[in-house]
Amino acid sequence: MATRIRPSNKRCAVIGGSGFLGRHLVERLVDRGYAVAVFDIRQTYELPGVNFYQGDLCDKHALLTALKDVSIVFHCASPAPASDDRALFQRVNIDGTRTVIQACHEAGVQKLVLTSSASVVFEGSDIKNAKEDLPYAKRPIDYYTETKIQQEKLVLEACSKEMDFFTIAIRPHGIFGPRDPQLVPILVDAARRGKMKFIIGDGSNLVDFTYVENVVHGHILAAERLKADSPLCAQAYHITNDEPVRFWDFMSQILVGLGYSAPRYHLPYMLVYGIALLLWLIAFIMRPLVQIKPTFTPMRVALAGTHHYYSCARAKQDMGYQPVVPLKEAIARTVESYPHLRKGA
Ligand SMILES: NC(=O)c1ccc[n+]([C@@H]2O[C@H](COP(=O)([O-])OP(=O)(O)OC[C@H]3O[C@@H](n4cnc5c(N)ncnc54)[C@H](O)[C@@H]3O)[C@@H](O)[C@H]2O)c1
Ligand SMILES: CC(C)CCC[C@@H](C)[C@H]1CC[C@H]2C3=C(CC[C@]12C)[C@@]1(C)CC[C@H](O)[C@@H](C(=O)O)[C@@H]1CC3
Repeated sequence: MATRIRPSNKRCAVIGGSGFLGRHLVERLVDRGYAVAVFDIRQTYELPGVNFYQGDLCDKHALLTALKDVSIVFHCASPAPASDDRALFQRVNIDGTRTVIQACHEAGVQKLVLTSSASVVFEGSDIKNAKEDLPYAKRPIDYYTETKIQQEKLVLEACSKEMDFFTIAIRPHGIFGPRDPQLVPILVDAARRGKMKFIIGDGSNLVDFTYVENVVHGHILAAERLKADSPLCAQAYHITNDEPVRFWDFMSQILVGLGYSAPRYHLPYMLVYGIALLLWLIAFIMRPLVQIKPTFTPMRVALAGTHHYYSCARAKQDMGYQPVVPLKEAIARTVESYPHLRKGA
């Protein structure tokens, strides 16, 4: 019988490696001596020790070229949540993830680490210190969440000792840090248009915001500890900063750090949520004629006005996870990294 030659366990691929999280992950993997293949629909940078493969993850043949001799695959590609495009989410997050799993089998990959999201259990109501055994959202709040649930199920179900193929899902929440294209830029854009004067609700809701380097640390620990008979197989893990913070205090610290005023006036949560739903409906109806992108989407309002923080005790116990950058330091580094978004810049 022919012996299957095992790829080096220092060879990995990052699908979505040109994105915010993906690039931070690639940089840290290179620091740790991994040879990295980046697979993405776009190339946004160059780095010694990294090979880029430009392609769509729904294209198995393109993927197979990038996965040659790779033992670990990190899958952190997804359409942006704000795109709100059902067909795109279905194609990339569900059909595409099936293709990724198939390509991993054909290429002899041993480990697949999926970047899922803590939002897979979020339905718009309070979540306080939830563990991973909370059921998936029955009524997901948007297409992004709906397809992240399906994607996570597909990856965890693919874990197979017989096939020598091990899978795990990392569920980060509210990732922020240098080069993030979402949180800080959207916040600053809203502030520049005078829309950040208001606090939605009473402002006491606690939330997890997780510094990108902590999320990267969780991914690498997961990949290195995942093996046959380890408790990590086919499991999902929350990775957070382990320092829940008031949503509006966090936003205020970023805004004030960049020279803008902190929100001050309170608006009732249900009123703002109702308006956001109405705007979403209008945008939906008008879509064939004109693209409207409301700042206050129902998802954003729900995230801004409810508690949503998660326990990372399981990651601490099973993989020895501890956040490496505390929240205060993380906010300072983030503010520092956006000189072009400072007031008056
Ligand atoms: N940003 C957050 O707060 C957050 C929180 C929890 C989970 N996540 C998850 O983390 C992952 C990374 O998110 P991010 O914030 O870095 O997003 P990002 O948009 O910066 O990166 C995603 C990358 O995926 C690539 N991509 C999209 N469709 C592709 C396709 N069909 N084929 C190949 N590449 C494709 C994009 O080009 C991009 O480079 C996503 O899976 C997201 O669901 C993000
Ligand atoms: C206009 C204001 C009310 C809010 C401005 C800031 C928001 C743009 C961010 C605050 C919380 C962020 C967040 C996400 C996107 C950007 C915010 C809404 C996610 C929905 C992105 C996708 C991730 O999977 C979610 C997760 O589970 O971590 C994020 C949750 C927080």
